[in-house]
Amino acid sequence: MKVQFNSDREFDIIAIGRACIDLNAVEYNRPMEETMTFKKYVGGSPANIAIGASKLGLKAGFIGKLANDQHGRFIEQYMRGVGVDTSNMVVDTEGHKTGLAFTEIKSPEECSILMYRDEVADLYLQPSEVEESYIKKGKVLLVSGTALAKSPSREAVLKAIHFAKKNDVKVVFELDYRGYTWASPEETSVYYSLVAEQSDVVVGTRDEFDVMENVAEGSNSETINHLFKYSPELVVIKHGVEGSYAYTKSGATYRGKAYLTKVLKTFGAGDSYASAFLYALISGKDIETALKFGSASAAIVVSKHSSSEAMPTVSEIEQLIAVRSEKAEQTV
Ligand SMILES: Nc1ncnc2c1ncn2[C@@H]1O[C@H](COP(=O)(O)OP(=O)(O)O)[C@@H](O)[C@H]1O
Ligand SMILES: O=C(O)C[C@@H](O)[C@H](O)C(=O)COP(=O)(O)O
Repeated sequence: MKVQFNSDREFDIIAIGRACIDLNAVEYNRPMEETMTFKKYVGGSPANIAIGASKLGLKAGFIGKLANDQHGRFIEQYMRGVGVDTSNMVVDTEGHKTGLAFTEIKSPEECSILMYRDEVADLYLQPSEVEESYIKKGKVLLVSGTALAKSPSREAVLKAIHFAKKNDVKVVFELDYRGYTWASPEETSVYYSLVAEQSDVVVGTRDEFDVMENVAEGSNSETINHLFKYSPELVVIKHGVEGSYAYTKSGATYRGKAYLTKVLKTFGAGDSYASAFLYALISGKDIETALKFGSASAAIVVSKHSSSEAMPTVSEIEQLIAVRSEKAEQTV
């Protein structure tokens, strides 16, 4: 089964939310207290997805707010350099800072992220800085859940969704839950539900859907029964290395298996998965193929040091899928 997108749009995907900095431990397999060197990359889930999509050949754009400092300029230059349209990335004038994510790689399975996100520029995006004329050029508006955590970014995103729906742009909601950004679980649940119910496609981990529902151990069937009463036509629920499921409103279920790989770190899986899954859908491939693209891209990125720079090309993904389909036992 395929998802239909408008064909007459300049941009395949326009992402809205944070573009930040990842500082990934260079000496890994140890706690961060013992890490002396960090390598700088562009980060932030929606920025990673836009970069991944652009590297796959999609025309990607970005709406967000950058700090007026060296980090902000680095982010803009890097994203432009990989082909992302940065014309709607605005520069903060009030002294807000770039969000930083320090990553700890204790072992391939035990990774964590220490975020510095007080007064970050991305959460100060104003509704007046979101242009309808830009959003209507897209096939897809990709919304990151973290951008809903605080005003005025929250209202800016809600306005972007309004423009998208008005102009027949598909809304893809990546739940992208980062707990420390939110005031309370109840608040997260309210805004996640509001946006998920208005979206065409919702993507998240099982844990993130639990946050949306404000439940301890929810079930995929309850999640889809609820969401399919509203706008979503496709819901993707990820279960880490156990793989993922795609559910359609028409009643189909597809399972995506993870590809085993030599894991360096686990972060970056979700963003690489999202960019390749969306690339495949927007390129007219069916949902089963899109799940393979997402899983293969994630397998490539978890075996590398970064989330953004490690985003693969289409031929790398196709090669991995081809090799593994000859050795079917190498999926889990
Ligand atoms: N250790 C791993 N090895 C290979 N693939 C992985 C691994 N962890 C996750 N993946 C792939 O990445 C996808 C998304 O991972 P998941 O952990 O569910 O998302 P997130 O990174 O958003 O928490 C999974 O469905 C799977 O295909
Ligand atoms: O999203 C962030 O702010 C941090 C990311 O840049 C970082 O690379 C990361 O955590 C990605 O992990 P994912 O969400 O599992 O893809």
